[in-house]
Amino acid sequence: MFELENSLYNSKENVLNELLHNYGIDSTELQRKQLLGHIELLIEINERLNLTRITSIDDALILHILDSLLPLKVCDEFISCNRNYIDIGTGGGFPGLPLAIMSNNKTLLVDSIGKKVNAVQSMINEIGLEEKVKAEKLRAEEIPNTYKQKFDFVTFRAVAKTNILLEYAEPFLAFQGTLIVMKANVDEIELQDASQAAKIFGYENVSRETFELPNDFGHREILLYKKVTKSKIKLPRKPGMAKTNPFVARRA
Ligand SMILES: C[S@@+](CC[C@H](N)C(=O)[O-])C[C@H]1O[C@@H](n2cnc3c(N)ncnc32)[C@H](O)[C@@H]1O
Repeated sequence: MFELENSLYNSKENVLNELLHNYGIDSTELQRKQLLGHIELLIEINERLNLTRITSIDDALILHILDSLLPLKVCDEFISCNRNYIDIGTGGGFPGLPLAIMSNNKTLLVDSIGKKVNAVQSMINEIGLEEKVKAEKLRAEEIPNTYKQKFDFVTFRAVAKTNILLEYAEPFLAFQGTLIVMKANVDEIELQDASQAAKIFGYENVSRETFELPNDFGHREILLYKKVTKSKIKLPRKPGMAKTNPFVARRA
């Protein structure tokens, strides 16, 4: 049982409950306590280590918790299954830690920056989630053999353009696994590049859903892709190549 002295729980539990309820996201008391525990620890650690620019609790409820949980609205399988999930470029644990709290998936949170990962692992321990969630320093392009084709779900929030994320995710995804891309805005060029990349790397486009966050906090898009066949190109390429030399032709 989660024992963290959680003062936020007393002051914000109702606000969070209503916020999630308004978006049709059901949560238990324990889940709300854990979600708020994450924010409380994040803001405390952020005084020493720069993990987020969002320092107001009310803003964090929307921009970190609600935003992180939007995939639950578009991917029913995520919550109904007990699978392997990885969040790549997790930063302060978003969206991976809130999504782990709301599901039974065995979760791995990775980032290329070690001090962020250490901070996230300390939050996982403090909240008492170490049985199902682990944080690890890992650069997407340096996937160890043990993680190849292991994951049923891969998420990215605010990490790179979608064509690059399709390339990063491919070696991690199991056959029929789902890539969940979370974005503030996606323009037509990004979508066209992503479509081309999806064909090369063996994905099927599943869906594109849009959301408006409350209080004019902005537009959000969630793109889903399913891994359906082998990539035409052997991945991963050398670190940095996906960004500096993407497969999709650049325009003048
Ligand atoms: C803008 S932050 C977003 C953090 C978090 N996903 C969020 O939405 O709050 C991007 C994060 O991706 C990480 N990152 C960037 N490229 C990466 C790569 N190739 N492999 C692993 N992590 C990466 C960075 O270190 C950084 O923490």
